[in-house]
Amino acid sequence: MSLLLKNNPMITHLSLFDVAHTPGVAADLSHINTRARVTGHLGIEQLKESLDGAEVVVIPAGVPRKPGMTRDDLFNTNASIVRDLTDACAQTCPKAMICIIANPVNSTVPIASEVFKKRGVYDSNRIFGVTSLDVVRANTFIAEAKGLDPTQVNIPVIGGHSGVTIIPVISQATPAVSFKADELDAMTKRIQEAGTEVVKAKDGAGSATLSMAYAGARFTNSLLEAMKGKEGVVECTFVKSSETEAAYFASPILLGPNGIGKNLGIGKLSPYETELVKTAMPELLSNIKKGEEFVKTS
Ligand SMILES: NC(=O)C1=CN([C@@H]2O[C@H](COP(=O)(O)OP(=O)(O)OC[C@H]3O[C@@H](n4cnc5c(N)ncnc54)[C@H](O)[C@@H]3O)[C@@H](O)[C@H]2O)C=CC1
Ligand SMILES: O=C([O-])CC(=O)C(=O)O
Repeated sequence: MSLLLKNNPMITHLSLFDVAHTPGVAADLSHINTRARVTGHLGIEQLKESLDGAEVVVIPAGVPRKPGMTRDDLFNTNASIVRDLTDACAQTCPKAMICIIANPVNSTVPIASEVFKKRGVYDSNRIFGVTSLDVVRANTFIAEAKGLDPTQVNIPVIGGHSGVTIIPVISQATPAVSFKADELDAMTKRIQEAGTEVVKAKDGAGSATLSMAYAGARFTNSLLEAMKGKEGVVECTFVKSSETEAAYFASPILLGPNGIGKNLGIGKLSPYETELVKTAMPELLSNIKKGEEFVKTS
């Protein structure tokens, strides 16, 4: 996965973990008028030196799924990767915005948060799970179904980032769209299972990469713009939340110079969407607890 950030004048100081497997990217980043760095598998001291003073850290490091795996099956490998990378961040760039792509996002965001707490530098406004790909998919699929321009469609996607925890709020679509009950259910399931569809299609060669690069760039650019003072920048992202009983929950977030400006909340849900939230809760709560326990006991 690479983040398509070439020649982006918004970027002043960005660290990307391990995009070295995409050779073009290192070259691309070198053109940016920034101190952007690309870090691979660095020793901890080199890693800390590389992160020193970073304002935004994007973490796509970790293994992707193979067919038949759930995102939670990645926990054993990716939990320690995210713990160690975020620990280096907590020590060297505690004020940085931490944007976590590595799966399972429902657990890796709590992991990052617990690591920052352990180091005494936690700011819940600065840690984000990147769930923009769910929004990109929802916009695309619904635009396709309704003959609309996907760039003009916005579907908030709330909850988490795995299967039933992905909750497209189609009742709040812009522009408004309507589906028959069975079509709505099929569309919702397609959005929830879209990552799995890609994993199956790639048949062992990994998960979504180009679309994630697009979604990661979208989120990072939005955050950078908001950090520079642009007003009205809103993205759905998985953050610390009091919207539901889950301690972390994705919802539309107004971004600002210090990360989360305001949580815009989940709004009024249809009865169908309210059921989706109920269905999501056991998996979400369990994923969050697993991440938190992992740091507390390691
Ligand atoms: N949040 C989302 O919507 C999405 C998340 N993902 C997740 O992103 C992660 C990466 O996926 P891909 O880029 O497709 O996998 P990939 O296998 O192409 O790349 C992963 C990279 O992580 C590196 N890595 C492994 N351990 C590391 C460490 N300790 N420090 C630094 N780098 C390390 C590997 O060398 C490799 O270059 C996976 O966990 C995947 O599930 C993927 C797509 C969407
Ligand atoms: O499905 C996966 O493993 C990767 C991912 O999170 C997505 O594509 O949404």
